[in-house]
Formats: sequence, C-alpha cells, structure tokens
Amino acid sequence: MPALSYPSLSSSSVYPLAAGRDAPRVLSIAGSDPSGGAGIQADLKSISAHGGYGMAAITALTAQNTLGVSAVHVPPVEFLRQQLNAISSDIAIDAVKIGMLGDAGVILVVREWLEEVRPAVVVLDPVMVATSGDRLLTESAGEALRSLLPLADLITPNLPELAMLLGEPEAADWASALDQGKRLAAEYGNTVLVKGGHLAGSECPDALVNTSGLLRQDVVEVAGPRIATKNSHGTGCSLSSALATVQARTGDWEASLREVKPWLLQALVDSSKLEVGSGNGPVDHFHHQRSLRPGGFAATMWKEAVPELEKIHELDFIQELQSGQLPESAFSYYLAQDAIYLNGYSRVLARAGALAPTEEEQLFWAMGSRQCLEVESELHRNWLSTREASGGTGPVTKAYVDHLLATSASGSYAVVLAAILPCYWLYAEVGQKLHAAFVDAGASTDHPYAEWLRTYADEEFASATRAAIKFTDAAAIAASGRERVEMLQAFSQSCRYETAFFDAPRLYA
Ligand SMILES: Nc1ncnc2c1ncn2[C@@H]1O[C@H](COP(=O)(O)OP(=O)(O)O)[C@@H](O)[C@H]1O
Ligand SMILES: Cc1ncc(COP(=O)(O)OP(=O)(O)O)c(N)n1
Repeated sequence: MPALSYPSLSSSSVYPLAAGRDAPRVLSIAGSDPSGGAGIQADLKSISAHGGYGMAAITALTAQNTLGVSAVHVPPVEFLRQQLNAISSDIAIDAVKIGMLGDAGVILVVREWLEEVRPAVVVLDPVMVATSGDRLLTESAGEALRSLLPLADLITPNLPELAMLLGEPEAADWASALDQGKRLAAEYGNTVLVKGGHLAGSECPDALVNTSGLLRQDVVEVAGPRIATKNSHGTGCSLSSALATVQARTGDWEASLREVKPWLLQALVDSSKLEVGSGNGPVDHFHHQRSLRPGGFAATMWKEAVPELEKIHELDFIQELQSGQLPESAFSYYLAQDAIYLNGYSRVLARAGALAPTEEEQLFWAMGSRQCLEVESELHRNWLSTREASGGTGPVTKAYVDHLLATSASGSYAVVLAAILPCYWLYAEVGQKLHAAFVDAGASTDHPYAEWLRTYADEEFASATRAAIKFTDAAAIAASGRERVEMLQAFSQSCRYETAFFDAPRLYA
C-alpha cells in the first residue's frame, strides 16, 4: 500500500478560517417591550435564532402590547452607563445592535461608550415612532441621534425614519426610497438598509446601499414577497439584531441580508400560529425550531407546494386530460418530454443515493434511479412508438433538469432531496386527483386517455412518495439553518417547474 501523506493540521488551507465567530457575542442596547414582540425581547430571540449569544443593556422601559404603547420610563442614564461598563469590562463583544434610545441623554452615553469600546459590528436601528404611532424618542433628540450615525456600520431606518434623518418628506415609492438611502449613506459614509415594509404592493424588497464601494454595487436589492399579515410588530428590531449576529459570523452584509430575509419572511408567515394579542402581533422568531419536529419540515414544504398544486389543477392540460378533450399532439409532447426528463432525473436520484447517510436511503434512491430508466424505456416502447411527438428537449424540460443537475452538483444531501421531492409529491397528488375524478365519472374505457389515467392508481408510487417525504424531513432535521433555507429555495423552484412542465404542451406542442 503506498504511503499516504497528510497535510499539516496547522495549515490554514486545511481548515479555512471562518470570517467571524460561529457563536457571536451580540449586545442589544435597546428598550424593553414586556409583550415580547419588539425591543430587547425581540432582539434576544433574533440573536438566539441565528446562533448568537445575546446580551441586553436596557435604555428604557415601555408599557406596551400588540395594541400600542401606554407608557415610557427612561431610567437614570448613569445606570445605563453602569450596565454598558459591566458588560464591556468583562466580555468581548462581536456585534452591537442599537434600538430605542428614548432621549438625548441616553444617546450621549451610548455614543461615549461606542467611541471607547469600538465594537467590530455596529447596527443602528434609529427607532423614533412605533407602528402604533407612539413616540419612542423625544422630538428634541433628532440632532443627537444624527450624531450617532457616523459610529454605525449599518443603519436600518424604516421609511418615515429615513425621511426624518434627511429632513425630507417620506418617500412614496421604492425608487425615491433608494434615492434617499443613497443620500444618507453618502452623508454619513456607512451602509444604509432601505426597507420596503412601509410601502404598498405585493412585493416587499429591502436594499443595502453604500456609495463608497464597500458592496459589489452601490445598491444591492434583495427581493421578497409582501406577506398578508397584521403581525409585523417588531420586524425592524428582529431584522436589525439578526443582521448584527449574522454579520459577525459572515463579515459580508449582502450574505447576511440574504440569510436573514427568508428567515424573517417565514417568521411573518408563521406569526398567526402564536396567537399573541388582538392587535399587531409578533413574528415567530423560532419557526425553524418548530419545523424541526418530525413531520414539521414536511409541513413547511407542503405549505410552499399548495399554491403550485392549485395552479396545476387549473391548467388546461390537466382539465383537458381529465375531460378527454386534450389534443393528441399535446399529450404526445408531454410524454416525449417526460421521457427526456426521467433520464436526467434518474442521474439526480443516483446522486442522492451516493450522498445518502444510511444504506436504506442509498438503496431507495438507487432503486428510484433505476425505475426512472425503466419507465423511460416503457414510454418509448408502449406510448411513443406509435405517436408523433415534436422532437428535442423542450425549454421547460431543459430548465427543470438543469436546475436539478446544478443542485445535485453543488448541494448537500438535504438540499438535493428537497429539489427531488416535488416530482414525487406533486405528481402523486395530481395523479391521485385525476384518477379519483376518472373513477367518479365511471372509468369509461371510451375515455381517450383511460389507459394513462389508470396508471395514476399505482400504490407502489404512493408508497415511494411517502418514503421520499420521510427521508427529506429527516434530512432537514440534521441540516444546518442555512441548508434549510437552501432546501426551501430548491423545493419551491422545483414546484414551480412542476407547474411549468404540465403547462409546456400548451405552449410548445
Ligand atoms: N408584510 C410584510 N411582508 C414581508 N416583509 C415585511 C412585511 N412587513 C415588513 N417586512 C419586512 O420587515 C422588515 C422591517 O421592515 P419595516 O416594516 O419597513 O421596518 P420597521 O419595522 O422598522 O417599521 C423589512 O425586512 C421588511 O421588508
Ligand atoms: C421597546 C421598543 N423598541 C422598538 C420598538 C419598535 O419596533 P419596530 O421593530 O421598529 O416595529 P414596530 O413595533 O414599531 O412595528 C418598539 N415598539 N418597542
């Protein structure tokens, strides 16, 4: 046996250094919200949800709930100074998030402390007025707050706060908001996060803005949908403290925003499950933990799949396949593309088998891979030999297979499984519904697609689908938070391709 040479363990090329700490020590300097949705309570949840060690120095106490703020008490500033000194004299601080400051006296103490301690990451959320309309910073403290801006790496104003900092009217659209963000960033020489929360419309984008070349371009926009919920209490607090935490780990603002934004979106989506208060409720900071119970991630994926499934059932292709009115050319196109797809899919299942952590899973995916090739040749032998189908790989088939192959080349086992799953799951659901409708209508042998519709009653495929869901759910439990975000992205992308695949015959046959 030839001697094996091992690289020296002290070499940094063996263990590439992470940009920062795995468990960053993050201090929130902010006010208290006893209802737990905003302020230090939200910050500590966000920091923990992103794997940080959370600390809190309290600037002010509020009496508030989901309906609004009924009182504010700012304790003597000397006591804030003592809190800050107690922390920084003992503990190394990787990142600071600053939220509600209350008045100019508090701002002065925080500024002096920041100048002394100079933490590596400083995120300033210039909280002025709560969504409920209640003031959280005295009107006279505006100038003092501006004096704090140069000490922050990232400023995260909402649109009314952005306007107030510039002394301008509030931006009425996204383009004006970005323009204001650029001017604020240029004036203070730092990065501004422009947030779309206060605009209307179906989209809710955020953008990092820096005009001094720190980012890959002056404006880096991260798109996102607007979630239809009134539970947005504390989104600004949660976002800024999550960004401070992730930035201390990654050292890259864009990567940090791209990691935090999907988390916040899911936190908004799952907020209704918390049932906290009758007004603007809090977001669910720990939604990912709840989805880590067996079946939990599958339930999250299912929620992503339902809208696509509804679209699929509405498609002409499905409706006409069910009624028997589907043109033969469309059916032939579908079968031909299915055969091409199955060949690519077989390779991706083989890759899942190669990555599988257990023999049971390795065998399952290897058998699935083999079955794809068998079904492909069955399609050619029995279904396509007597039909004319326009040849070549269609655009949707190509895009879908490319997505699967790209995921299988670079993704972890969990991410590959998430990309694979919609083909099992959505196909099984669509097939079950089509078969049930066929049987309900009398399962007539005169139906032009009777033979095909009967194939949907395959219990073996239904059982394989259940196993594929179980393995994907288990892989999610073992996966990291970042992998789970990638899993949801890969899963959603494949779901969209499933819809496009059923719609392709209408467009390309
Ligand atoms: N309904 C919503 N759907 C999706 N994202 C939202 C929604 N409301 C707020 N956000 C997001 O929450 C974060 C805080 O935004 P915003 O509401 O503008 O700030 P603040 O909470 O400071 O008033 C941003 O990332 C924004 O995009
Ligand atoms: C104690 C405290 N700090 C900050 C806020 C404001 O929270 P924010 O995340 O900006 O969002 P809304 O709660 O205003 O929607 C607060 N309410 N309390």
